[in-house]
Amino acid sequence: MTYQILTINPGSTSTKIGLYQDTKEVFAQNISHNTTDIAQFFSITDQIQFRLENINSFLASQNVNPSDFSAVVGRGGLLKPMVSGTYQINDCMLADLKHSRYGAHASNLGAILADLIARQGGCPGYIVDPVVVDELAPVARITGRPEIGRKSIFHALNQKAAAKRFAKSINRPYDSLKLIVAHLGGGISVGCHACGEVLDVNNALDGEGPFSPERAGTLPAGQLAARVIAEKLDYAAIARLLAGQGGLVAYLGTNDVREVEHRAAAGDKQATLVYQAMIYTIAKSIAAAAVPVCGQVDHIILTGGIAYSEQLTGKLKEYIGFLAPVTVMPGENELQALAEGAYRVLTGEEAAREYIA
Ligand SMILES: Nc1ncnc2c1ncn2[C@@H]1O[C@H](COP(=O)(O)OP(=O)(O)O)[C@@H](O)[C@H]1O
Ligand SMILES: CCCC(=O)OP(=O)(O)O
Repeated sequence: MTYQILTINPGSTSTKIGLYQDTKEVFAQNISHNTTDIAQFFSITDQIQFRLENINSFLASQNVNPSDFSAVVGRGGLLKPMVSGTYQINDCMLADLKHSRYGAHASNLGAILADLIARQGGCPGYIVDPVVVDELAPVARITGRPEIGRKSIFHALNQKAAAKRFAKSINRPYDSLKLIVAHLGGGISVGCHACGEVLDVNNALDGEGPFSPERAGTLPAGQLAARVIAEKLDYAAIARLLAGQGGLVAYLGTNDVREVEHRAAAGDKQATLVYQAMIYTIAKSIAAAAVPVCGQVDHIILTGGIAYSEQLTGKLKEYIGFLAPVTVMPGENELQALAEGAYRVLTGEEAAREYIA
């Protein structure tokens, strides 16, 4: 029997979808949403119908019908912290996402859209390795203030998939390796993987870690507090400052690293300085990620869209090459990883986990 699996990965400016026969790609499509399209919606959940119509019209153009699907699987969003795995979409998961109970991010739409299409097709809906996979070591949870604990919010799907792909390529079990995985995209997360768990990782969404094309990363807390008070910023304004309007967007007005490289090559000194600073903060985060394993790192993996830049990966290797060998795995294989997660459940290799609010 061949399973037909539809995968959905909603990003802030795109909805990526893929159709898989078992784990083999039939097609993958990146539906881009321009800023004007997205700007008409007040909240992430206001975009549900718009994104659903985009997906349905693309599927119709390919003569694909929801009744063809064995399962629909979406990228998992901001939910209660959970262990890595494939989760059946259920009502309490959908309620938490629709009410943004744990925060708002485009990935929240993954389960909602997967559920709507799975209902049309009469098949199960799943999420895999959502952004809230939490395997932090106890010491990694403590900050300097007892009322503020650290949170694990990161590119779990791509980090796990890249780490497992790398392990397979060297014929080693994933859980036998000590790896640092840096997902370098619109947001950046750097995780330390050991014994098959991500012992420490920066919260890629909420003002922690390196700055990125659109995230502020770690900011001096006192100065941030002073600005919030001086400018009377509400929570939504602070969240925008940290994610969406931070990093390269704040300094240079673009989230496109290719454009920054072109400007730098054309002699733009500010673009050069800010770009080099971003690389420097990524390198510092990678070096810090060696601490949970006392520096005994087997390998460093650079992945995500920015890892296509040889300029960036070359400079990173100069900074952190002393730690361990570096492998560049550019782009992300999130659609493939989603299909594989659903396939493991459909074939009975793994049981679907239940989300409990
Ligand atoms: N060939 C390339 N060289 C440098 N940067 C690139 C290249 N291709 C994409 N990027 C950058 O990658 C970033 C998006 O990465 P991606 O992993 O798709 O993001 P996200 O984490 O939001 O899914 C953008 O800043 C984009 O400019
Ligand atoms: C929410 C953490 C993962 C993340 O930052 O994803 P994007 O880079 O796709 O926004």
